[in-house]
Amino acid sequence: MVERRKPIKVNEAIERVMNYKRGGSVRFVSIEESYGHFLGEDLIADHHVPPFDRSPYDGFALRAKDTEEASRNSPLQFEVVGEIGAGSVFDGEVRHMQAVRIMTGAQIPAGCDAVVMLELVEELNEDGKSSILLKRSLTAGENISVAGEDTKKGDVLAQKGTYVNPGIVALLATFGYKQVPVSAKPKIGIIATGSELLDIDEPLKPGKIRNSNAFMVYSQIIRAGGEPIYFGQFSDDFDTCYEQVNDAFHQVDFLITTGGVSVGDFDYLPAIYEKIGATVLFNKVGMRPGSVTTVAEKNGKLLFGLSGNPSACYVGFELFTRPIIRNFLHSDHPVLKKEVAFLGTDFPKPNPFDRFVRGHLSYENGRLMATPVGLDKSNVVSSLGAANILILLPGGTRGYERGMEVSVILLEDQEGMKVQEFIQSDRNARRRQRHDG
Ligand SMILES: Nc1nc2c(c(=O)[nH]1)N[C@H]1C(S)=C(S)[C@@H](COP(=O)(O)OP(=O)(O)OC[C@H]3O[C@@H](n4cnc5c(N)ncnc54)[C@H](O)[C@@H]3O)O[C@H]1N2
Ligand code: MOO
Repeated sequence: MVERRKPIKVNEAIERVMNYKRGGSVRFVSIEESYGHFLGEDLIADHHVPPFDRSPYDGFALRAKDTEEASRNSPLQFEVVGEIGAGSVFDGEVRHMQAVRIMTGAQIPAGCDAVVMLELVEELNEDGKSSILLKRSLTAGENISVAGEDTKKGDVLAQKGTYVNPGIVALLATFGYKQVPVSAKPKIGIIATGSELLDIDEPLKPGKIRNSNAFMVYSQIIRAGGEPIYFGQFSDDFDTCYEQVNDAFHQVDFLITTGGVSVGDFDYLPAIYEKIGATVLFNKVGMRPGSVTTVAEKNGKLLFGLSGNPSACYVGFELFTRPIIRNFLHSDHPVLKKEVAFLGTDFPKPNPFDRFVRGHLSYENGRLMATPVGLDKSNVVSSLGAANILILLPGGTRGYERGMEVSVILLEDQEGMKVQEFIQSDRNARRRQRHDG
């Protein structure tokens, strides 16, 4: 009789995997290539930003104490002694009742401690001499962006392991990182197993299907921040699979196999783990899909035995492989983010195990709604493309009803909104604010 596997809880499985986390090395990439990497070092400001006091407006820089008596009825006249644009510096010092015409971003001249906007003064030109009439007083520091107001020298701006988004790229450029230290990507091997698998360019044959998992996992690895290495697809033959797994395992940081982890006659992965001397961390998880997900470890290196069923394979990767990839990249937020949303439809299926239902998160009347997409079976591929969330329906219930609050796991948001939805969501927020206030 086939051995009955004992399922462990999903969170317990994540923790077991994370016991074998390990960080990778650091390498350098050009700043143009840095987007989408993870910082390999803390990013620390080595100078103030802005580096000098500067003007946030086009206007006139002057000394606030000279302006004390200025008013609408008795404007004060200031001699304009120079003009500077951004990038230029005024030589010399501005004295009593003098002003310098200054453009946005230019350094505040020595002696000045306030700026008045161009629109607020009257400019005069008499006998080739420029001056301004000021009709109000200014306070010291008015309209000055002081050195370090954005960032102070020594500030930690982003920690090692931070995802490099365009905002981080702006910081890197501000501090002169032509080459950026990034975490080296883990090399993740992929092996697909199954005698039914056809190559991508083969026509269908009786009893055979095309291998979709290898390419799905390949792109999941890229999305997670790893470097995929595809070793190929192999038929259900113990010796061949053993050789391939053993060989690939030595060339990568982590290895993923798909298929062959269940209890069928050709499910050789458990025997392969035994033969290569790997310890199984778990081989059954209390979840659907992906209950057969098996993870084994040898010398601190992990082997992920993901299911052959496409949806089970997908979910197993996102829950267990992704965090280990992010950890290798030194991220301290390695798991996918959870949100709370309202269930968009009834889900009457009873739930002995926790279910991770492929779903779509959208706004409906300004509320976040999580709606299951397509067929909820672990062997389907059709619902994966439309899924931008996994709806977490904890086990041990008789089903869920529309409108119940549920946790959802965000997969990736690249799809955007329709313009009308974008506008409508603001209106709804304003309506709620009026209502609440
Ligand atoms: N007696 C039992 N049978 C099964 C159990 C069980 O507990 N007892 N578990 C079921 C569950 S749940 C799942 S999930 C599957 C897992 O099976 P495997 O991970 O061993 O995968 P295979 O049997 O090799 O394949 C399953 C299914 O997926 C298709 N497949 C495989 N590889 C690919 C690929 N690269 N691309 C696309 N599709 C693939 C394969 O043709 C099968 O249809 O076991 C249940 N059975
Ligand atoms: O591992 Mo299976 O996906 O639970 O259906």
